[in-house]
Amino acid sequence: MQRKQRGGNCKETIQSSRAQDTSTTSAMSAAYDRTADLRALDTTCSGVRGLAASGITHLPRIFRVPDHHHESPPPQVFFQESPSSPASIPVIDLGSPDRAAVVAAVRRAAAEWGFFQVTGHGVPLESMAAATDATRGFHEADGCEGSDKARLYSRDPDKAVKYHCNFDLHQSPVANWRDTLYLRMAPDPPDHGELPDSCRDVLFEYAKQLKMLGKTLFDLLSEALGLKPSYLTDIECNQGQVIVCHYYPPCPQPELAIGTSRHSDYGFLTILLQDEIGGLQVLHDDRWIDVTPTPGAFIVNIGDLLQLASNDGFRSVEHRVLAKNAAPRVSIACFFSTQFHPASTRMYGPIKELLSNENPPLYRETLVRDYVKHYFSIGLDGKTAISDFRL
Ligand SMILES: O=C(O)CCC(=O)C(=O)O
Ligand SMILES: [Fe+2]
Repeated sequence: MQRKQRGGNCKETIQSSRAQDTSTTSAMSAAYDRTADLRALDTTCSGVRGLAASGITHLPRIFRVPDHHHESPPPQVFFQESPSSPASIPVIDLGSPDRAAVVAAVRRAAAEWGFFQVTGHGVPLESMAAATDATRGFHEADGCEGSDKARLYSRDPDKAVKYHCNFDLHQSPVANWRDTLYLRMAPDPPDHGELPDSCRDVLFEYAKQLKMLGKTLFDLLSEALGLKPSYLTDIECNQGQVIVCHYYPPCPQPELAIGTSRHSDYGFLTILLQDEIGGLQVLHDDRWIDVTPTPGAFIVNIGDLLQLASNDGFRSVEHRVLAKNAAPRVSIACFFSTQFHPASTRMYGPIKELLSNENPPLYRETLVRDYVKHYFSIGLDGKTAISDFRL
């Protein structure tokens, strides 16, 4: 996409965005040029953070969640808890010497929740804190000409390192109140020089640590399926690694916006680090359950492709992030998948060793890239791409 003003006049564009914001608020039903508003936001190369920092007091219309998005599940679910429905996802101590108990806990959590937190994971706290700080630092820098943000601002699928406000800004019906630094770290790591100076070493180290944790988790998940520990690694579920460093600025009207729309993750597995602000919710028994930040823990969730490979033994569960008018929130998601090798001909379907007369295959086989293409053609919006692969 041509952007003549790329990062050139942040203030001017943000000011015009503010003017637009005021006028759209006073005439909410008037037609507006959504495409122009989206382009104007892109032109700033400063994302949602730039808007928030400019001091807007009303949510620009591109971020307004249509009413029906708030309706399912009903809002009162935030406040209803019953004794039979625990209020948070399981926490598993990977450092426990009782491996059989850890495998059993992983099996239960992956089957019932699709989400769990892990402690005792071996990733140094310093590496976690440094990655969070580097993410915050990157996003809080401005996006004017010559900045890393202006250099990296892109949605080009071929780029391994990029920064943008919503990967699907121009497709999705509602813009999310979130900016993202995207890094494709494996199997072909980017040149060191592509990463911003301020986060290069920290994020390469973080990616290395998370790759090791990913291997530990894939071993446990294989065992939880009754397979040899290396099974999921052998079929290359963790060959590709993408790290997305999200930033959720304070939102002037959080009740009208969403930080991240409801979705399930497309890959095999996600390891998520969130700071202390909160806002992540998981759909469980038709209720949105808060994932309360646990210092030092990672959140782990099953992706669509592992639900497919496990033939529904594990669940890929929808989740979302609420917008807040609090301190900015930082999270870092690490996705494991394999679609990054365009030449890969490996087909994924329900793992043969798991199938029997009692457990017939529920999904058709697919190339990962075909699945991912389908997933992105639908976009984040509460629709589950995986159901289209059911037999
Ligand atoms: O920011 C978060 O906590 C969740 C982000 C997420 O769901 C994703 O990147 O897929
Ligand atoms: Fe996600």
